Amino acid sequence: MTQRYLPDAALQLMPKVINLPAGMLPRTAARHFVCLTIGSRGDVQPYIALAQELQRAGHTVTIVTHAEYKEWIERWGVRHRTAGGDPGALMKLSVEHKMFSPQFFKESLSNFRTWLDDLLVDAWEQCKDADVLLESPSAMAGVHIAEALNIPYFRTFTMPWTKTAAFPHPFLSPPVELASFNTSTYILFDNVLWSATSGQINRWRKHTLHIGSTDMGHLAQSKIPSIYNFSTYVVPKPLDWGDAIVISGYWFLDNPDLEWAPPESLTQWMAKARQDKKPIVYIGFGSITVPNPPAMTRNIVKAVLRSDVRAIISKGWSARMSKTDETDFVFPPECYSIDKVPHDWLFPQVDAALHHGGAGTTGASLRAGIPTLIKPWFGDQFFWASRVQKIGAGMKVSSLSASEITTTLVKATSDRLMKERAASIGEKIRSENGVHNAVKAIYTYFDRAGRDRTELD
Ligand SMILES: CC(C)[C@@H](C)/C=C/[C@@H](C)[C@H]1CC[C@H]2C3=CC=C4C[C@@H](O[C@@H]5O[C@H](CO)[C@@H](O)[C@H](O)[C@H]5O)CC[C@]4(C)[C@H]3CC[C@]12C
Ligand SMILES: O=c1ccn([C@@H]2O[C@H](COP(=O)(O)OP(=O)(O)O)[C@@H](O)[C@H]2O)c(=O)[nH]1
Repeated sequence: MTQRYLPDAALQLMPKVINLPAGMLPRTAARHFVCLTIGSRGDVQPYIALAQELQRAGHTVTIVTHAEYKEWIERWGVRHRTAGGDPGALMKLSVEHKMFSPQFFKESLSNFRTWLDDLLVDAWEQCKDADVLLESPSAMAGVHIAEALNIPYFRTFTMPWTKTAAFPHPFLSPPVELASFNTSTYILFDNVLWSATSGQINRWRKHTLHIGSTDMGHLAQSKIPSIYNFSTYVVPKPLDWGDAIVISGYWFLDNPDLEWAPPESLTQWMAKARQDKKPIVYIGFGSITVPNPPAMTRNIVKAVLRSDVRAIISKGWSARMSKTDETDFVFPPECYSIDKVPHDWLFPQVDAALHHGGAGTTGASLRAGIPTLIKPWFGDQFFWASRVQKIGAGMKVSSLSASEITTTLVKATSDRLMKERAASIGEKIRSENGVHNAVKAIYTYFDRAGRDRTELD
């Protein structure tokens, strides 16, 4: 007997099903979800994970982002379309100038105006056949495209972007924590970004989307249904966030490079470290550039030897835009140098991780239940460093001097309280299903996400 389902219009009028078994998603009509995002690997990888869950639920998914990620996204069976230009230029801007500092604005206002025009035009071209639009708010175009198409729109991001008194904007993490100050950092951030971009955006709305201009009042950003892909065990949901602002849990993508297999030399090196009863730590700083890679490498090696640990060093920092060639650096046997390694494979096998505090890397080390040591460089990394310190699962590292790294490595591999706390947080994060919760939130707030926000309470 074929099961018959009510048409969508009727389904939307039905009371929300509340007694579904926990792991089950209500069935809805198949839709084309478009995910618009820009930035580093950490801005793209979570969407590949979400796409797997959406496609399992019968939907089609297109990720609109930089061409650099096309081959990787398509290898995961997800459609890709291009927008956003060169991610390296965006990362270089973000690393070299403190986010939203006067220097940042001077640089972006003089060198990124054309980039923004191209982003808006390309995003419209690539998103115009969406049934539902999910956007990293950094991409800026999606909220207007959804309005022009009159389709449901969700903001989905790796860091908190909705106004709250609970903590400051992740890009403006000041030393003070004061409720009114916290709220004002979001108001400041939104107003500064909007005033810098509204001229171009409103011209594009008029000439390309053929809709009228908008302003902060009509955008009503704090009412945009949002889904944040981190964990409430790391960032408890603020009391001043409405129901439609959801913290889903991390959107983990295991074995992200698909065909990767551990080099035998690595597995043998790890077995030897275990045999010698030495703690193994991971040290790597993701997709950022660093001021002086050779000096940093020397300090790290010195600290590893002094703290009598064994270190797997992901020298991504020397592989990107470094001015001096480090290929001639010879690591001692206590260190194993690797370009990149799937964190979901490695982190459960090591005793601590020292990294840059990227949202995804932080999620990966916390999920593994190991002390998370963060040396932040830019953006939200400072926010994640304060979070791991606050939940007792790790520490913020202020400098990469040999002495500070030594102290940090010794503490992380010997402090029982930190190790137990990290293990407990790891257990909680592993019990979550972030992508499932995210799809459930999309279904739950689907109707709200398609409405005029100025009419919402
Ligand atoms: C042209 C305009 C007048 C001018 C104002 C425009 C400027 C743009 C170039 C910048 C405006 C907003 C910036 C960005 C916002 C957010 C971003 C996210 C960031 O990704 C995060 O990287 C973290 C560090 O590793 C990681 O923890 C986290 O998981 C990632 O989400 C990357 C940079 C950016 C896209 C950033 C780029 C510049 C613009 C778009
Ligand atoms: O060698 C590496 C480097 C990165 N990652 C993963 O790639 C993502 C990087 O995202 P993040 O938010 O940390 O930001 P980014 O490093 O791109 O700035 C995270 O899930 C990491 O766990 C990994 O598995 N192995």
